[in-house]
Amino acid sequence: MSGSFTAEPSGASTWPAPAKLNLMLRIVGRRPDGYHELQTVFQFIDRCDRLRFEVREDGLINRLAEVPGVAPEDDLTVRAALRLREATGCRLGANIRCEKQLPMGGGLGGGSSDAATTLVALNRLWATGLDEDALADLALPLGADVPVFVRGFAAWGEGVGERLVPVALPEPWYLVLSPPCSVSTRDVFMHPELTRDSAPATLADFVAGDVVNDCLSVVRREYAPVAAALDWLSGWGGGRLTGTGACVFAVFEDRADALRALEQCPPEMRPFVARGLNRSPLLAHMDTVS
Ligand SMILES: C[C@](O)(CO)[C@H](O)COP(=O)(O)OP(=O)(O)OC[C@H]1O[C@@H](n2ccc(N)nc2=O)[C@H](O)[C@@H]1O
Ligand SMILES: Nc1ncnc2c1ncn2[C@@H]1O[C@H](COP(=O)(O)OP(=O)(O)OP(=O)(O)O)[C@@H](O)[C@H]1O
Repeated sequence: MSGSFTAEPSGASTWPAPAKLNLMLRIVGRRPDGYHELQTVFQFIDRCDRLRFEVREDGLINRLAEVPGVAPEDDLTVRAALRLREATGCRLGANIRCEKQLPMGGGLGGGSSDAATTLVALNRLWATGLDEDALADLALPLGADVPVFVRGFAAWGEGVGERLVPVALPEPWYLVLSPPCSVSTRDVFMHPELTRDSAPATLADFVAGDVVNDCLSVVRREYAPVAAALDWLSGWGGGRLTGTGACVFAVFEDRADALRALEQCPPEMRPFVARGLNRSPLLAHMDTVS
């Protein structure tokens, strides 16, 4: 997959921003600032937004493609670029074109991944030389999911998802359904009936099959299209919610079985099949440009 994200003769280059799945998600507490303490397992999938960067000598950060409903100054790619420039004192700028493939408000972390790819790509293209830890520190204030995309390995995550321990997981095929609704992460975390006091678990519990997502019951109740998608997946071994949704997924050992389920899935659930990856396509791309 990384072969399609190559440097271009014009000096521009195209970089992948992959999606993630939360294979489980427990909410084990709440911090004084209102953010929730989580335990989660992140894995990447080979479904990506594509970001094209062109270095500018004049210092301007220019967004070249609209992201529906997102003003340029709120765009996570622009915010990430400004943050990197401010942190390093770099005087260069960039044209950024984001070709969205990932649904927004889907729990696939598309916006967060776009931000992470911007940090990693511009750190390279501007030669600002920050190491991975420094980039992850810059990433966290942009969003709780941004650090895992900067680090680029499947992980057991704690805190708000910034305390990450790499994990080697099976890399199965997933059938992902993107039901026709957008879920606000903030609204789910604000919901009065959200479970906020789950008992902490361990990676061993997850491996033994404890794949609870504490957001599930609230999201199922509030978003009928998500409930319908989960009901449909119950015929295929059961569905899970990623993050706060709206996307749900089922796990398949064999690609052929995932494709069979895909064929039968109602198109309004916007299904696709993707491969689980323990190493992000962003890191794979970095290998090709170093
Ligand atoms: C649900 C997950 O996707 C799981 O990976 C993430 O925890 C969410 O990460 P994210 O989308 O990057 O979230 P952020 O942009 O940081 O936060 C969006 C909003 O969700 C709430 N929020 C988020 C993460 C968290 N651990 N506790 C929260 O209460 C906060 O109200 C915040 O204002
Ligand atoms: N480049 C961008 N791409 C997508 N969303 C962006 C971008 N920049 C800012 N946003 C904002 O971030 C919000 C969350 O987008 P995102 O696609 O990451 O949702 P999500 O998949 O539910 O994420 P998560 O799993 O991290 O909660 C969007 O609704 C949008 O307002």
